[in-house]
Amino acid sequence: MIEAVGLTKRYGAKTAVYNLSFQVRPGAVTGFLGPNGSGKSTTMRMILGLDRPTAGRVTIGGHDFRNLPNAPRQVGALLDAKAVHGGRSARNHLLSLAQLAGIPEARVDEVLGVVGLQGVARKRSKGFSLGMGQRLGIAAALLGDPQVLLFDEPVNGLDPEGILWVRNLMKMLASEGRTVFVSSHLMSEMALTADHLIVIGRGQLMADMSITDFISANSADFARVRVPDETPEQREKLTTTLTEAGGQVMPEPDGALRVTGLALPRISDLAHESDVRLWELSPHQASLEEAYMRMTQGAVDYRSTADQKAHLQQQPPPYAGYGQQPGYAPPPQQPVADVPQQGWYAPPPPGQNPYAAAQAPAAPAQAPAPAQAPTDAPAAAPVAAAPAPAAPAEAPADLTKRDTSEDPR
Ligand SMILES: Nc1ncnc2c1ncn2[C@@H]1O[C@H](COP(=O)(O)OP(=O)(O)OP(=O)(O)O)[C@@H](O)[C@H]1O
Repeated sequence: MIEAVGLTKRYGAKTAVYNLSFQVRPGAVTGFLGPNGSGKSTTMRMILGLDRPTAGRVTIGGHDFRNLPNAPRQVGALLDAKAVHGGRSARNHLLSLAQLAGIPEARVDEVLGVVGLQGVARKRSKGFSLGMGQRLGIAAALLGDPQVLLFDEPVNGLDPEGILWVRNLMKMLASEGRTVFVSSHLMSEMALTADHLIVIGRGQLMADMSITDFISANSADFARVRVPDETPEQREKLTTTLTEAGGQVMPEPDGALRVTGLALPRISDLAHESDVRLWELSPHQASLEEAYMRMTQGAVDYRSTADQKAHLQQQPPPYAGYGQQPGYAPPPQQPVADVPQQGWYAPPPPGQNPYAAAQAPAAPAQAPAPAQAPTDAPAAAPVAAAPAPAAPAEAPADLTKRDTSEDPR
């Protein structure tokens, strides 16, 4: 089991992770979700002893990673699939990791088979596609046959078949009783893969619950109502009637109305009483993706100026819930800002976005972090935490010109 208690990480004035407490249990796939820059990788690095917490603690099986006996056999991780010596073949890359960790050579061929790279085992990895690189990173994580596995965005760059493969692999590893912690941006993928979810925004815990609870707490029902296209005045009339009856009415991009707070028969009756003809009255459920986006949109640091959703905001009614943790509060050093709320793509949820209740912290004053090493980073990364040796200083491979030459070693 992985356990974080009050985990906090600051890089200078930037709070990357704030007071995070959670447990990742064995026998389940736990999805770790959050927008860009929300602190997922920082948290994973702290779990693996690659970053030292500013405050709090994180343990694996009750031990700090650095004190874990025989760490490479207990913990495997894929943090950065590109962190591979491109001049080495896939097999030699894995072999060097195996030798450092005292893992027999036969296991190298075994994991190459598991990830489907046997056919290119002797090719230099710098010619690998993104997906092949991901598979190699996953092979490295599996090398020590560990009980605890961390994957930072393992489906990045994979094609649909690869995504399905990763999904099934994660599930299989969990069904063997292992602890599987997977970060992703893709709520839709996590909905299919994970049993449990930990959602963070701006470094803080926003949800820690089973996927089933997340779905029932966050997928709001709504009705789609449509009047004949050539009667905009009827649409206006119906909007007024439904709103006066206590419904919340939102325009959809295609001209339909999205109605919450009123049952379908009631909408039908109200339309009939107002003499408004309907072309459509249908029940819908907001997707989990929408619920996730709604939950985290107040915690999004980087948003395109062309993102029309940012302009379609509407203050929702105050409410509490939405799976946020008790005691949630924005980091004290971050200023208050207006919180982007209702977009046309997100219906009013049954609970409340914690950022709405607490008034979310604004986008950070500082620019996104430069790719610099933290001052308190350990001098040398433990072998199991670093799924691959440091990348060479050379420029990344041009994937359009794939070098599939063989590594003679
Ligand atoms: N070494 C560092 N020095 C300074 N700031 C950092 C460092 N590492 C991360 N940060 C900052 O901490 C915050 C969290 O970053 P992190 O990479 O953990 O987020 P993330 O959720 O993994 O993002 P993404 O989904 O984009 O990979 C970001 O604002 C980032 O800029």
